[in-house]
Amino acid sequence: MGIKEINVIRKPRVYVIITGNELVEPGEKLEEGKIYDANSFSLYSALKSAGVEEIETKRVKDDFVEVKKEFYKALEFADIIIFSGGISVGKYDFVRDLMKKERVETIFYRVRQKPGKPLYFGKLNKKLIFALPGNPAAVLVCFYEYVYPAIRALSGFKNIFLPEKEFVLLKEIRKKTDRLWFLKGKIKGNGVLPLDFQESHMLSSFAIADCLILAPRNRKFIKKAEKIKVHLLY
Ligand SMILES: Nc1nc2c(c(=O)[nH]1)N[C@H]1C(S)=C(S)[C@@H](COP(=O)(O)OP(=O)(O)OC[C@H]3O[C@@H](n4cnc5c(N)ncnc54)[C@H](O)[C@@H]3O)O[C@H]1N2
Ligand code: MOO
Repeated sequence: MGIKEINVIRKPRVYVIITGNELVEPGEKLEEGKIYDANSFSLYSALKSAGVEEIETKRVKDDFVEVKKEFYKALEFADIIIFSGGISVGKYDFVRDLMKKERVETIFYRVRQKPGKPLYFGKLNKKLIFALPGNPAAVLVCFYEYVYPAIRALSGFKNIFLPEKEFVLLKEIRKKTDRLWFLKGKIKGNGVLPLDFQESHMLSSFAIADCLILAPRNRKFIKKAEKIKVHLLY
């Protein structure tokens, strides 16, 4: 056809800033009050499987100046910046203050969902900034429901969200809050089973889940055998 040049879309570059004084590299000695960093690794592999090739991950202390320095580096490098932790209302949660001081445009902060209620999304020039609540399962739920679609959109895809389907619920769901719940689930034929270990700090259910079950906001009890929406993770 004689075409010499075509336009292509560059995949987004992503900079991940992991905050937390308590975090320790896996393999090192775990002292009292410390925990192993899980989110660096879960986010890195989730980003890779979403097709992102250029990823920088940095771990920083809960120190305003340190977090700010890393944010400036991220602005130089990335199209999408992801913070993990430090977005709630604790004494060492600096990310929101930083966003305000740097005049990042807040698109939304806090979502009526579980896990991941303190999720933040903002924009600065053309950069997209997500601050994911630090609990490991909240990080992954927010990644798949919010960051993944942004990556797909910037990568040029038209269908950007996780595929949605309906399945028959294989076990009742009892909710304590009226928030929308994302539950880790396993598909079995035309049914879906909500897995054990659903708390925000628990990752083991994610290791075997193949979908997120959407337990709606206005329902506290959902009966076995009811139809329910799921988002597929494969
Ligand atoms: N007054 C309120 N307090 C809290 C609320 C609220 O709405 N009002 N929401 C709670 C919810 S829900 C979550 S989730 C957390 C999110 O807080 P942060 O984003 O500031 O996260 P951190 O406090 O830094 O961490 C939370 C938890 O997760 C552990 N963590 C953090 N990073 C990692 C990592 N890289 N690997 C493994 N584990 C990690 C951290 O040690 C904490 O235990 O806010 C609640 N509070
Ligand atoms: O997001 Mo928090 O993890 O709802 O517990």
